[in-house]
Amino acid sequence: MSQEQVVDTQRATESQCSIWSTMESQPIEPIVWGRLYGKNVHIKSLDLCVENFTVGRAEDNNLTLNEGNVPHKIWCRVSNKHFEISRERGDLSKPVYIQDFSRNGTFLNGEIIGKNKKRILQDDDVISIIRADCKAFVFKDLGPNNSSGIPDEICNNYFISAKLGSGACGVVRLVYNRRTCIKYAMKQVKKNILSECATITNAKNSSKVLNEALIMKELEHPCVIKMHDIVDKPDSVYMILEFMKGGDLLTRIVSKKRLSERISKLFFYQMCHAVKYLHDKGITHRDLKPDNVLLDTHDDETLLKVSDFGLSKFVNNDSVLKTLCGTPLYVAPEILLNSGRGSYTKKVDIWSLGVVLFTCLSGTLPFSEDYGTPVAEQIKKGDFSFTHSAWRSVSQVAKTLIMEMLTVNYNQRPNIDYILRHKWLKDPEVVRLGRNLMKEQMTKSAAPEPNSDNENFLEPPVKRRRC
Ligand SMILES: Nc1ncnc2c1ncn2[C@@H]1O[C@H](COP(=O)(O)OP(=O)(O)OP(=O)(O)O)[C@@H](O)[C@H]1O
Repeated sequence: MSQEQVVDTQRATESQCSIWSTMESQPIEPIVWGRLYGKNVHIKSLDLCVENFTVGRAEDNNLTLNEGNVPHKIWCRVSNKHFEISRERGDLSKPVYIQDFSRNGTFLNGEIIGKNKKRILQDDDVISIIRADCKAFVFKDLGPNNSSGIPDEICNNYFISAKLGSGACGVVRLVYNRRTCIKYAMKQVKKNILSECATITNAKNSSKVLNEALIMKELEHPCVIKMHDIVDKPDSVYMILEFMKGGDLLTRIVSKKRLSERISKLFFYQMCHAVKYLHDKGITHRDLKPDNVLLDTHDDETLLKVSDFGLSKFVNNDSVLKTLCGTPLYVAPEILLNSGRGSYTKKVDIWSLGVVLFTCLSGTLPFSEDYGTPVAEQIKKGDFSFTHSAWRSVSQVAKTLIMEMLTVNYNQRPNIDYILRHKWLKDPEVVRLGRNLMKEQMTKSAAPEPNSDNENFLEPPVKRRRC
């Protein structure tokens, strides 16, 4: 192999990036988001800066494999477009995908990817072509390392991306499964926070938290956030949760000022089904509030899922504990009367659902410091009103339902079965829509995951002689 045949890294990089330098004013430096180092391919290194970097036999690839840079017996079996490496807009917070387009195989760390299938690349991954043992490239990810402090078993299976937000008990990050490329939300709950609260919440220890989390993993309902995985470490519990791209209900209400009666009903219908499912399983949520209701899409008519249940009794994001620090809002009066101690019935969730419905329909809170008296006092007396102008356009039957749900005496407060049978929810159009959203979700969950091994993607390799 002569010196000229070795691809000149510098020249290759310049030509791949020329599209950027043609911009007339203020040429933007392309972001080099990854690098390929040649192994059996005679290439020293190649900077990756275009969004989609293709490799194959054809001349129009970003890297053309020819007899000059790969051994002849391998080259003859290379496809025109063998594989592609891409990073959306070169954005370093996004994962790097490798997609196999070949007939004779692209392999990642010795395992075939499969025609048209994608995987997420990780730093130091080895890409082979034609045969698992024909190592062609080593990939280097030049993006920031978001995985520090996160256990290897998570980083090896998931690409750790941007922070979605943080709550009282830890950080939530967007992660991507490297094999299926599916997005998830990874919630890290720090155990020191759990144990701090444990002293307040009757010494529930972290093994109990894990047990509770394992129960949550078994739950399966279209309106309940699915927990896909849990990793228990000495410092933290990591939960891999279904990712909801539509944001939370609080943000939705704030952005719309308030929700129409129809959309409020659609959302409430789904929340009630989630709560019925949990109650039938003997689980009380205890921390229902719009922040804990996540939406599937940004559309008005969308599926929602209730999140953050079960663990609320262990961690200090529990409204019960917040209540004791001075911000109740969604908490039932019996919890306040017991100063957050003692056990409560499922009726605490009915109260919170009533507050959530009030908030959806009016964009205001039934109980608030702004009303001049301490919130806890308002709640204990069930002191709220429909005086805000927003209520003028809301039906009387909706208001009656709220009044029933916000009954101070929990023995007289209805249960979830009653709510689901309520006249306000007997709206065929909304019920049909809600059922369809849930049904679609159930069909999606039952379908095999993309890129999963139970799809028959392993075509037998074809030996093609082109030379
Ligand atoms: N499964 C998810 N999919 C998408 N975003 C999520 C998911 N879970 C949480 N988030 C987002 O992450 C952020 C933090 O969530 P987290 O549940 O930790 O806190 P919170 O419920 O907002 O507050 P707190 O923990 O104090 O109750 C929120 O903005 C939420 O919208």
